[in-house]
Amino acid sequence: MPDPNVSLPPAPPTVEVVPGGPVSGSIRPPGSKSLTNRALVCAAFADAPSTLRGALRSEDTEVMIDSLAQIDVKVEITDGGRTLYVDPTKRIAAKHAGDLIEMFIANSGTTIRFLTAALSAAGGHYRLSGVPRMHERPIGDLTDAISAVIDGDISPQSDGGCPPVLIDTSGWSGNALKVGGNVSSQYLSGLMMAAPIAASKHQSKQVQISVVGELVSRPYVDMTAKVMRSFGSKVEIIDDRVIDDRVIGDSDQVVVQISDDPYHGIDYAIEPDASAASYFWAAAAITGGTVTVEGLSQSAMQGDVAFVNVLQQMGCEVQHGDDSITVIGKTLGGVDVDMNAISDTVQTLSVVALFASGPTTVRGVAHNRFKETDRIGDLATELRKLGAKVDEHDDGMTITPGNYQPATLETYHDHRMAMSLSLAGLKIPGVKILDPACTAKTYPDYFADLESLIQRPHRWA
Ligand SMILES: O=C(O)C1=C[C@@H](OP(=O)(O)O)[C@@H](O)[C@H](O)C1
Ligand SMILES: C=C(OP(=O)(O)O)C(=O)O
Repeated sequence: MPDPNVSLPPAPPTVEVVPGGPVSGSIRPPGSKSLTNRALVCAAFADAPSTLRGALRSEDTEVMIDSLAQIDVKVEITDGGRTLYVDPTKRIAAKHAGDLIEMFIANSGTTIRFLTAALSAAGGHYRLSGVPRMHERPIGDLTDAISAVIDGDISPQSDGGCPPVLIDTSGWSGNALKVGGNVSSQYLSGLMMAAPIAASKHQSKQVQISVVGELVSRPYVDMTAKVMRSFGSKVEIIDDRVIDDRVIGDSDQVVVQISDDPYHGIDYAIEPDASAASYFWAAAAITGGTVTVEGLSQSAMQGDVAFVNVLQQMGCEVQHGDDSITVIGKTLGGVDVDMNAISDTVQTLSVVALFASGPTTVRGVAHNRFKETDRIGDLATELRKLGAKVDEHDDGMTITPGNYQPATLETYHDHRMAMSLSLAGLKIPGVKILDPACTAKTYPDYFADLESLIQRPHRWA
């Protein structure tokens, strides 16, 4: 046990990854953030305890666990955070008449969107807030969708429909919802996971959720359905507009139907994080190395495993194993790619693109402007500091490789900015990453793990 009277040394202000030879080896990244937070929500509202194995321990999962503790969900953490024993909430209904429960959610989009939906369905009086950037990340499409079916009130407190979110409700009285899907898929995922919680209140056999207009980041919605099914829910996703011979909406509409079955307590295994894996595959691509990521395959639940297809298009060799994916770096060409479905890997790709023989264009990710930072505008600014030519588009960017120079790069409190930009240092001398500790959001040990593959120490500046 660490001595609470001994204070830890302050986090280093910068980290520098120094150029070297090929990056090679095998690695198993920590558990998926997206799967850990989904499994925590389902387990928290299940009819019996669950054990989650291979979980992620990071800021985003800690704020979920701490928030659930406020509604008496007990999570026992063992095995260095990889195993979570979740004793579900028992007194959620009784809490409704009670005091306001405050939840601090830092900058975890999954946590605030999933809990806003789940708590509105369960009933009670809550205020969900976060860091300043969280209060700039839209949630209005979700609260609007909930307002239409709720007994009570729900409202975002910041301009533009952003958190904090105030909820005061006795649950959902309706069972047909409509939600916007062009800013974030997390709204739909949150409503889907809330549906079985709401069902116990409104006695309907089924909840139906229709997406109005475009739906971004689609693989995450399929992931939500799969996790819910593991916990006992019946979920059907219908991509066209005909259900039971009835035309129900616009031709591009996605409709989800969820039965009233409750979540059951289960033993659940979580995949390693595929977005985190992208950095190691990219390191192989950039340096001509060979990196195997263990615990992920083409059939993984996380859409981000498709990042290797983009690397393949750029010229890398990709080997698919039963439980691993290996990337072998080769001479890189530029690509023109729609990354709507795998938007968390745009920053990773942008750094690989610096070392290609021609320009790379990324399209379809206008929603990246609403994440931890503006992941188009701020990313372009930092890539230019390294010497790349970057043309920003509304929904992406074109990166033209240039003559590179040393630079100290801002990370905007964005873990993915720190993790991806550090890869530029594998080839460009003098790349320093400010505030490397921001990787704690999803990957506290990132720099140590990268280090283990490049097999020499990085230098703290
Ligand atoms: O549902 C999820 O687990 C996530 C969905 C994506 O967000 P958007 O749907 O906002 O693109 C992704 O960027 C995020 O890291 C995790
Ligand atoms: C966008 C991200 O996270 P979230 O939306 O869950 O905060 C991310 O991890 O890249």
